[in-house]
Amino acid sequence: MITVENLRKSFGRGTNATEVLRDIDLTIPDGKWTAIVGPSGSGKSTLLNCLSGLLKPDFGHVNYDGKDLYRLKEKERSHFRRKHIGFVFQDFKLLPYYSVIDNVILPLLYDEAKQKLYEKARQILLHIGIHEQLFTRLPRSLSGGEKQRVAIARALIADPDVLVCDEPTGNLDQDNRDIITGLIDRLRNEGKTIVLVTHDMEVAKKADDIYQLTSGSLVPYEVTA
Ligand SMILES: Nc1ncnc2c1ncn2[C@@H]1O[C@H](COP(=O)(O)OP(=O)(O)OP(=O)(O)O)[C@@H](O)[C@H]1O
Repeated sequence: MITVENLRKSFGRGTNATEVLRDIDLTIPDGKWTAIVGPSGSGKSTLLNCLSGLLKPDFGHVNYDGKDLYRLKEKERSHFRRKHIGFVFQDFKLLPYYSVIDNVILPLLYDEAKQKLYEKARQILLHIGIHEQLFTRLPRSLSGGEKQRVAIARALIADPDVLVCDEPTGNLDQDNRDIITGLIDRLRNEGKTIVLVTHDMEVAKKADDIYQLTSGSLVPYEVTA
């Protein structure tokens, strides 16, 4: 379980400081899909970054099964992140001169034997519907939906418990949006904890819990029929 307690984050200093997150409390249950919606600039990415150990909050705690992420030394936190948290971005962030399969193994390249990693990557790519013929292609020759599936495979290479997704369907057309949403749904059903930020209510509605971020505060979002 992930718990966020009294989390606050501002950017800038003194009179120029902008408070983006104020006293955020959130509980993310294991194996569930939690969606966070909110207008542009409301702090959704900032919250995800704090939640996944990438951005230290000014105040408050982020606990993974009781372990306070920001009490860990930087090296330990980075190790914890690589092992437990997979991150998926709106713009995929695939390396353009690396093949599909080399992009997928990248997070563990220095941790495990390459042959073993290739086999792991192969299994994951096939599992999420990327055909073997695409493994040696460069990202630029893939469709948006395929690129996002490769990015998800890369996020899964270390078999993390938690998949954090920042607008994963934001750059996709409706068909690809539905494919990626279906894939995330399947990963949740297979036991992953999903934390996903989106402005698309059709995507958010698939989640178990939805929260809305407005003016720095997070409140449960009630879906009306
Ligand atoms: N490193 C930074 N330095 C200064 N201000 C920042 C920084 N990162 C974010 N902000 C500001 O914090 C606010 C929230 O940004 P954030 O990217 O978290 O919002 P968002 O809800 O994810 O927006 P969008 O939906 O447009 O991606 C914005 O006003 C942004 O300009």
